[in-house]
Amino acid sequence: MLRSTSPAQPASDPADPVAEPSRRFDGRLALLALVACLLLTVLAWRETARTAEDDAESRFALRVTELHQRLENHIQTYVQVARSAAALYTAFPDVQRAEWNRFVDGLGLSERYPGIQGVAFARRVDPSNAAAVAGSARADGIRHFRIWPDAGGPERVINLYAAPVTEQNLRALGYDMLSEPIRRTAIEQARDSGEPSTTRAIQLKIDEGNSPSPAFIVFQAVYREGQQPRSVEERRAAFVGVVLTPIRIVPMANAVFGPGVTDVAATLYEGLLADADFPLYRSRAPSPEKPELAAEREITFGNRVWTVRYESRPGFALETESWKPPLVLAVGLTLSAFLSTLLWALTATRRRALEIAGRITASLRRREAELDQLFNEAPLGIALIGQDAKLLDCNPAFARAVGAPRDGLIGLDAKLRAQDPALATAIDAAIGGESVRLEVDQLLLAGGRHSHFTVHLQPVTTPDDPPFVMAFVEDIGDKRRAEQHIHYLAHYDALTGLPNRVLLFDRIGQAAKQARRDGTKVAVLFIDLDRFKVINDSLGHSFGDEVLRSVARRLHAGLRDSDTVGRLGGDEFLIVAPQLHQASDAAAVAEKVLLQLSSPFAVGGQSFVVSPSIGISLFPDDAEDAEGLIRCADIAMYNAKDGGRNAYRFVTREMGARSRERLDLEAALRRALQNGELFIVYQPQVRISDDQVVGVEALVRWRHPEAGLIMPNRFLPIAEETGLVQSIGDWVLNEVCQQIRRWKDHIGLSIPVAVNISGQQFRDGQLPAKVAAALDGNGLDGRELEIEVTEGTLIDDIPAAVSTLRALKERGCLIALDDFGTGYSSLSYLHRFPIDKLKIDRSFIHDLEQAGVGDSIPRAIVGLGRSLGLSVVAEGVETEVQLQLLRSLKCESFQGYLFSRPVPAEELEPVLAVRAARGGHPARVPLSAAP
Ligand SMILES: Nc1nc2c(ncn2[C@@H]2O[C@@H]3COP(=O)(O)O[C@H]4[C@@H](O)[C@H](n5cnc6c(=O)[nH]c(N)nc65)O[C@@H]4COP(=O)(O)O[C@H]3[C@H]2O)c(=O)[nH]1
Repeated sequence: MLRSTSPAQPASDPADPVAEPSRRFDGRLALLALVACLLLTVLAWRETARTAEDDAESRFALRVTELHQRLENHIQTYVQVARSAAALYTAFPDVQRAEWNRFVDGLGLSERYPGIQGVAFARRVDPSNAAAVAGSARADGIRHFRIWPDAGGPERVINLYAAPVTEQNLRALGYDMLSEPIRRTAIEQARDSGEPSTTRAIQLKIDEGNSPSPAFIVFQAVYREGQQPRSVEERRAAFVGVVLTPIRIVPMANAVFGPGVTDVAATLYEGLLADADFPLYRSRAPSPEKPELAAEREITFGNRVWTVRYESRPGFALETESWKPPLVLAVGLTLSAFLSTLLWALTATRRRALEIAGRITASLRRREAELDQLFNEAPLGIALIGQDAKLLDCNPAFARAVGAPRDGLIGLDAKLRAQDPALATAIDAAIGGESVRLEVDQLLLAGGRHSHFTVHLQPVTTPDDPPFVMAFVEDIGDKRRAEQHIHYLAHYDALTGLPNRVLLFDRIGQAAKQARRDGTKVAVLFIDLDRFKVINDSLGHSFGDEVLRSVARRLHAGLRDSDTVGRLGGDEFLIVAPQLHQASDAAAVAEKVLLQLSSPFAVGGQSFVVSPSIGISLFPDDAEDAEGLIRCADIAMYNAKDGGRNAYRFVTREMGARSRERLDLEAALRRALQNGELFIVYQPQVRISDDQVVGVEALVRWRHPEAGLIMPNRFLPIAEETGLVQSIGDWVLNEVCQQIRRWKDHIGLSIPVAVNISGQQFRDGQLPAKVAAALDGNGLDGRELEIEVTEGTLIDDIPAAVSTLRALKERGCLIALDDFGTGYSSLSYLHRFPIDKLKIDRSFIHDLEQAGVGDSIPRAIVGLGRSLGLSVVAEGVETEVQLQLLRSLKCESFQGYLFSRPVPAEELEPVLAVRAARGGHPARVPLSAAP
């Protein structure tokens, strides 16, 4: 429901700078989130990297421990072989070579102990016993057995048994182990300790001559049967020999670090790493790259220390979780970007939502305020009527229309106050949910002013408020009046209030219909006021208007109620007289009109007579429709005018023919200019005192190809009606100026030539320019041209006329006032016009000889001209009597058949030539020569 609201807050502009900080805040928040996420990512990445590193190290240590343990076990197993063999010999001191061989073969050395070249027994031999030992060996099948080297110490330890029986092992038989210091040291350690003893890395005797391969020999002392010596002395005393196992390091180590171990490389050094010059063994070729992980372990067996260096291989890293840190970093970065973008999008979306909500709210407020403003300022009366028909609210326009204060209206029962029962019914219908529109001639509530109103009742239902009815009240009184006025203007003449052409047509149509039904006649009377143009032109339009109103009143007063008087325009009136029985009834109406208008009119303090020319046509005799009837009456009217005015005529067939002829003339005139059918004749003006030619008047003529010569009085009115008079006038002006030029050139003409200027030509504002152009175009002075205008032309718009005449005068032209005395011009205006000459109309000259009329007007005009310093020319002088009278009146000059008819230029030229040459009397031009 409409109600007052506070002014609307302006909506926040999307480009409002206030919104900018919040947009920046969104960006900063997202950036903060991004930085935090990146920090977390870096932390997680570093933690994962550290864990992965720890994990790799643990795994490496474990792996190293495992491999090292395996190596230790492996070596112990190898050492154990020497122990087992020693145990065999201890258990069976008489063991034979063959049994030794079988025992060793049973160990399966090549499969189970790769690197052990054999298991041998070297026996302690006194030098004295050496030959027997050798002989026994040879007897045992070793045919080439010999003890070597030859030089030996007091005690020898001779290699007696060596299995498996291979060529290499056989070659080592007979070798005195003590002959070589490294072996001897190891043997002595084994003897003294009772524990396995090993040599340092050496090259085996059996390998001598072959490619070097590092090896070592494990010795296990064997003591005399059944003895368990406890001290070194006892051991030395009980010592019978040693079991030795030569072991090649590479195969042995390969069994542990062979191709199956790909993740870790192992390098064996003898002794401590710091002391080692070169490695005994490498499981992998050395790599130029630094290993990621490395560890060193020592291994002790016999009396030896070896160091093993373990290094992680590139493959090791793959097995660790080293992929985790980059993954964590990648995921972290992605999540950071995603989360910060998401946060930015969410905050931006939220901000935008808030902005939109703000805008919508502002827009709603604005709309509410606009509605409120509309309600209060609307020119349309708006009221809200509740379900109980009481007025809930109304706007000032409604209160104005009702004519009561707004506060006093609210709460009133609209139905009770409605004056029109239809309005009360409409309110009921609207309360019932119906949309109602009605027009009333009073207002909704009592107390209002009377006018035409439209009331539109529109039921309204809203979700929030109870239903109500909106009443829109519009005062259409003005509109109605305007419509009536438009209707009036469309059908009535604004000046006289009489029916116009449209309504007249309608009335004629209705009358004709009626006449057809009852067999009666309808008369149409076309009335034209004689000489009204003169009245209008000379006394002014407002005067003319008043005359027309007076005529209208008289026409209306004199007719029956059933008759219709209308105005067609200008001074043309029409009377429609229905239900006539014969033509004489129409004649009676015409007579009545003549009578009505016969008494003088008094307008503006002046009294004068207006005579009508009336044309009559009858339905159904002359035409069947309004247009035809009016046309016929018009023709008849022209006939009445031609017949002497102040008369009426019934239309006849002959009249129709003449009318058609006039139409033909109009069409022919349009072509006349192009076809060169117009031409000009010139009539001289003569000074009365000495018969001197003092001027020439140019007069237009039309030679029709069929009709022959047509005079201007016949075709100029048609030219004026059709507007052709403008182009005819232009043509005449130029033609005359050209002729003046020719006369000047031929005969030295020095008198002015007068040109008639029509009213239309004078008023169109172009005349001074056209005259100037024609003069300039022919190299003429202004004074060589005289402009002839009628009184009526000037009186129409005096200030404009004065200005045009002044412009012509400035160019040097002479001005003559034509037909002077025929109009009703106020002589008081005359002095305002810059004119040079007055021309007395020929009707006054004609009247000079008429009995009873006299010379009063020519005399007055001559007197007026003299007092104003103007020359006076009398027109239409045909007789010597007229000339004498004019002379006696001291009229200056004359123009007329008496001296010369208007003649072609070439005919006039000799007359003018004489005048120019002699300055004396020209010869009179014969009357017969004039057209
Ligand atoms: N009965 C009689 N008549 C005489 C005598 N002497 C001259 N007239 C005629 O009197 C008229 C004088 O011209 P207006 O008064 O200017 O009256 C002129 C003038 O108003 C108009 N007119 C003629 N030529 C032109 C023209 O080129 N332009 C315009 N706008 N009007 C013209 O037509 C009117 C009639 O011209 P016109 O027929 O040529 O008639 C001429 C002329 O032939 C005479 O002794 N007895």
